[in-house]
Amino acid sequence: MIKKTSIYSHPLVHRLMDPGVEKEKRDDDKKVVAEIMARCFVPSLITTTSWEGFHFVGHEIRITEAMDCYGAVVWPSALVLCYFLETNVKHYNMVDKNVIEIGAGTGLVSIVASLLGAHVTATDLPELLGNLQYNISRNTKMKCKHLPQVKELSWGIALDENFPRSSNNFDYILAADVVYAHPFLEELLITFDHLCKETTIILWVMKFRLEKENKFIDRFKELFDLEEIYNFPSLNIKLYKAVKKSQRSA
Ligand SMILES: C[S@@+](CC[C@H](N)C(=O)[O-])C[C@H]1O[C@@H](n2cnc3c(N)ncnc32)[C@H](O)[C@@H]1O
Repeated sequence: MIKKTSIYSHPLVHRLMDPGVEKEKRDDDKKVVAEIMARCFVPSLITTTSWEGFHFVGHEIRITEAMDCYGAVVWPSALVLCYFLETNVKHYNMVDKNVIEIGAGTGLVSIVASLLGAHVTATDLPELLGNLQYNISRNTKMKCKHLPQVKELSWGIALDENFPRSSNNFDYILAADVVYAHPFLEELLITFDHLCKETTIILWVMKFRLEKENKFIDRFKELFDLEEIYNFPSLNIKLYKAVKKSQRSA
């Protein structure tokens, strides 16, 4: 038995919504946000394992969560990115594309990109990889054209050894909610830069919480051309597309 939830009853969204946003702005994005959250369900029976369910790309995806760290729950930015990938296949076709996700957390975005046909490498800190691998295997085995890989990527650390520039050939870099009050923002920027080639497209969903985030955007714009694609004022979430500044305009 499953129970559908609305976005506004989703505990994470409820916690993160900004009460200061004007009603008109909230109403503008309410429809899309409601569509996104209609993809979520939770077990109606209390079970020993904690998981959340999602419907994307015609599949039921079950994500096991652990409440003990940032990467162990699905954040609303991840839902926004999954929805975007699923509903924009014409412009952002994932079939046979080389995709890397940074800060993959529970793996939902990587799973959706894999179900859409991409060749995915899902990355995060070492302590997250067990749960990430579990969710990815459980939801992609026998369902995907290319079996996704799970790999450690601690921002700014051993990039040349683990992801040599010469062999990086990513069509897309995906990132959901990787900018917040952590001390590795400069390392995050270095990582984006390291993984990104001239032809790579970054699809990045950002939840704005503090002034720090605006500063990061300014730093990011020094290296990348940034385009806002989606804006959900009621959630303080924006989806960006970015490409590396060409040598001439840098
Ligand atoms: C807010 S969570 C978002 C998780 C997932 N993308 C989502 O939206 O559900 C931030 C993610 O960044 C990862 N992270 C934080 N600091 C990191 C670092 N220094 N190197 C690599 N990943 C890091 C966390 O482990 C976590 O998975």
